[in-house]
Amino acid sequence: MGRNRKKPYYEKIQIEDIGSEGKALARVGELIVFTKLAIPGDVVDLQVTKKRKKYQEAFVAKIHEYSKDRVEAFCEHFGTCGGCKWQFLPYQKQLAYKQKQVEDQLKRIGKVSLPEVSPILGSEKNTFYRNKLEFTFSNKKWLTAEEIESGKDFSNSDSLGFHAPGMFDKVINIEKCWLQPEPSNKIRNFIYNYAIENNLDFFDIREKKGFLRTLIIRTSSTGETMVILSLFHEDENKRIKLLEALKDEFPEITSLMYVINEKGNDTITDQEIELFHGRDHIFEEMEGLEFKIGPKSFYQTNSEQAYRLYKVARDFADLKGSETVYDLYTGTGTIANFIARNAKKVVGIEYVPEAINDAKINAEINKIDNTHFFAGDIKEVMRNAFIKQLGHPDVVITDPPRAGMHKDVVATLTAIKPDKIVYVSCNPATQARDVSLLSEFYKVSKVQPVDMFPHTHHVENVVLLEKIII
Ligand SMILES: C[S@@+](CC[C@H](N)C(=O)[O-])C[C@H]1O[C@@H](n2cnc3c(N)ncnc32)[C@H](O)[C@@H]1O
Repeated sequence: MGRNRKKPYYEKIQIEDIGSEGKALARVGELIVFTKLAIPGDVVDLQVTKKRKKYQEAFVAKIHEYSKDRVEAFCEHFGTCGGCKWQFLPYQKQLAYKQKQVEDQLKRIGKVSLPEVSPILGSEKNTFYRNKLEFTFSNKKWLTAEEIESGKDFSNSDSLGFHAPGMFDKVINIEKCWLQPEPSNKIRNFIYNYAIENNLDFFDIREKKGFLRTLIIRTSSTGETMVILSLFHEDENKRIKLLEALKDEFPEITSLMYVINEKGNDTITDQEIELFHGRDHIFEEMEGLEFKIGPKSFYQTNSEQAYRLYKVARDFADLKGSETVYDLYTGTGTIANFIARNAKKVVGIEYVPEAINDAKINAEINKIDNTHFFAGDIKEVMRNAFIKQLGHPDVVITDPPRAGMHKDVVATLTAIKPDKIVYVSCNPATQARDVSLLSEFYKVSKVQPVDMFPHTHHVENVVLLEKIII
């Protein structure tokens, strides 16, 4: 990219740190500048793209010196694809930044006194750790600057992969993704080649035409595989031939499904998903418990680290068997069912009704009879009459989305005052905010970060809050 003379250009700036959203941070005098694709220790030229009141955003225009910490990125799509942005940082460094991020947020936003934060639990697998990926078909292939300069023939502009960052219509054709174990890459590449050889139309999102739309692959720790092919319109002949070819090539596919999605967007959760071959679900396993995963079910995407995360939550809850536990934002009830044998009763609340159905089915499959699941918005469901009926919680486990808990939910917790709150979070900033709101009645007694997503800046954190006895 060329130099923009209207915006500042900073020369030979050393990257100092990594900011809360995982961006590289540099200081130019008093000013903070965020950039991407750089790490602390790099010396770079920065071309500013956005000027904000308190900071600026820039891209790296030139690298003068590489940080001694840099390692070579292992993925050929690195730098183009939006995933796995931290590949050039050694994994131990990534963990150190995540640890620091959790500590900084709790101190800066939470403003509470903290125990020593336990060392982050790193992921044993830092590649091929995801159990679910969604790929997009597009007739607009994203070409890198090098590809354009190479002069090669790119007349085939069909691609199957991930959206180029910030581009709703351009897709990077992925040849090898390091996120999901096989047969993920093999299945995607087989479908791509089949589609090219058989002249199947890739989706054109601008014109809203084409046949092939998205491909979802789910793999499980039990070795099962689910494939869901989304098509823009029905063409029975073409569909059956493609799915038959896939089935013959990959007899290991446990569940082969398809959906005709004629809507404007790619989400299939509101669509009828049809079974083509096998059964309509796969199983995950955790400590002898089985979890049924349907095409629409939510399940943590890093199964092994999810197990470690749930064990931390269970250890922090330290249940003796006599407690009533509420599992807020229960999803498909995985935490609730996981801890059920340690508690008298577990109440799970979640606003997606299908997830609550899965939670109930999973309780049944595992012969768990002390979990009770309710669909609805927590701030509406958790009222006095509900608590009176289900029992006052001794322990609350809460695992909200990135936005954190609604202030009314926090207010309910401070009103009902369970002895312990185990707060599982995928966003340490909103967790710190909520911890601060609870700090009049609760002290932070344990903090355990967990890395669910190696090579990204995302970090999961579990905090134990114990009621202050006055
Ligand atoms: C981070 S996930 C928790 C997943 C679950 N604990 C697990 O480990 O599988 C957050 C869940 O909260 C649900 N949710 C978000 N806002 C909610 C609300 N206001 N009331 C109830 N559930 C909500 C989402 O649908 C999602 O399933």
